[in-house]
Amino acid sequence: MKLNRLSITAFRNLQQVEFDPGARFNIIHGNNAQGKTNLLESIYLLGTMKSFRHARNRDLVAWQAPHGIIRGWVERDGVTREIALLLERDGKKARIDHKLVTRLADFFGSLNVVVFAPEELAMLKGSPDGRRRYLDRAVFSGSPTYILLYHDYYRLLKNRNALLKTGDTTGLEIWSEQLAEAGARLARERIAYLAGIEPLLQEYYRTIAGTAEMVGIGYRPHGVEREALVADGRNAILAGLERAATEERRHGTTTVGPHRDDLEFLLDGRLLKLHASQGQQRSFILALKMAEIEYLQQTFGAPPILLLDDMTSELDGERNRNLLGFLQQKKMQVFITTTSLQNITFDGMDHHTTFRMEQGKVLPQR
Ligand SMILES: Nc1ncnc2c1ncn2[C@@H]1O[C@H](COP(=O)(O)OP(=O)(O)OP(=O)(O)O)[C@@H](O)[C@H]1O
Repeated sequence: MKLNRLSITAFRNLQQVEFDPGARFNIIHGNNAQGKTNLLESIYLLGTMKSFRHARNRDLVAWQAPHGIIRGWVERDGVTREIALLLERDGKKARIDHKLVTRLADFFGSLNVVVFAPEELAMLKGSPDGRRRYLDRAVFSGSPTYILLYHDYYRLLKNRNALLKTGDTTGLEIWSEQLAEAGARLARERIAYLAGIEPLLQEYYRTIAGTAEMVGIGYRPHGVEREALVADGRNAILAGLERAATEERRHGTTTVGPHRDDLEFLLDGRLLKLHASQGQQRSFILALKMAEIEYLQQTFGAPPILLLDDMTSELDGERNRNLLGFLQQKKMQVFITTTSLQNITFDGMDHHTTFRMEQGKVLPQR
């Protein structure tokens, strides 16, 4: 899978960009706030319709502009498709090969893209919502219909919370049942994804760290026993909601369900965030990313495009070499942003193209 051309109008500070990337490593360097991350974000949007920065639609359109447009020409197995995204302040519209996409699920899979950004290192130690966001993004990239389950669950949650807030909970049971049903489906997909990547994570971790330490990744439901959730998700969540009834009514919000669940990262059975060194944490996140890429390749039969936002300065020389070796072997198209070319280890790359980003313009390297 390869992005051959990208054309952007009025997306953030990228007023007009025509970008012809190379087939392998693309290095985009420039000072802070020139638009490097915006460029990666535009590619991510083309693949997922979502921003990896958790941004709202109105943040994406360039200030003063009525709307923005991102167009990409993506080649796979010799066939090129044009993906176009119209960004408006209150929504997005997509076209594939000039045809309006009406069903969300039809959009996904044309461009598989994975992002690796410093926030993911922070996620290891940060709050559960960062880990949930990570997990949802990862599950969704391998299973495009997950987005429908996700929207379904969050719509029900919103309605149930609205009812709890009124203080009059007549009819709450119906919402609880539907929420438990949708929540169980969501949790099942998340758990299945984790089971799929765990062996890959272990394999890559062993290679990177060069040790026999055992890494793991677990799903930690909130207010529900994991075993019960796996055995009978719907009833486990319903029972959890019942147990939390008094608390829920007091706070006027739903306190049990996948929107509160967390992930735990383990090293030899102990919580990584409490017991691992900085180096072990970096190796873990790198292995996790490689596992995600490998999993996507196995799922779709082609490796995704990788967006590396300023990661080379986060990883040391050895881990950078490990990552490059992996990408090299997969023959992936990669986009790397950096503030300094000195951070880049060029000798691990078979073919690279360098660009300079200046005030929202992508310029060829002189
Ligand atoms: N909607 C918008 N319209 C216009 N400009 C915007 C919009 N949103 C963000 N910007 C501008 O985009 C610039 C930030 O670009 P970006 O985050 O891509 O920086 P960067 O080159 O990745 O820098 P760094 O190395 O600091 O991460 C800022 O100058 C910001 O003001």
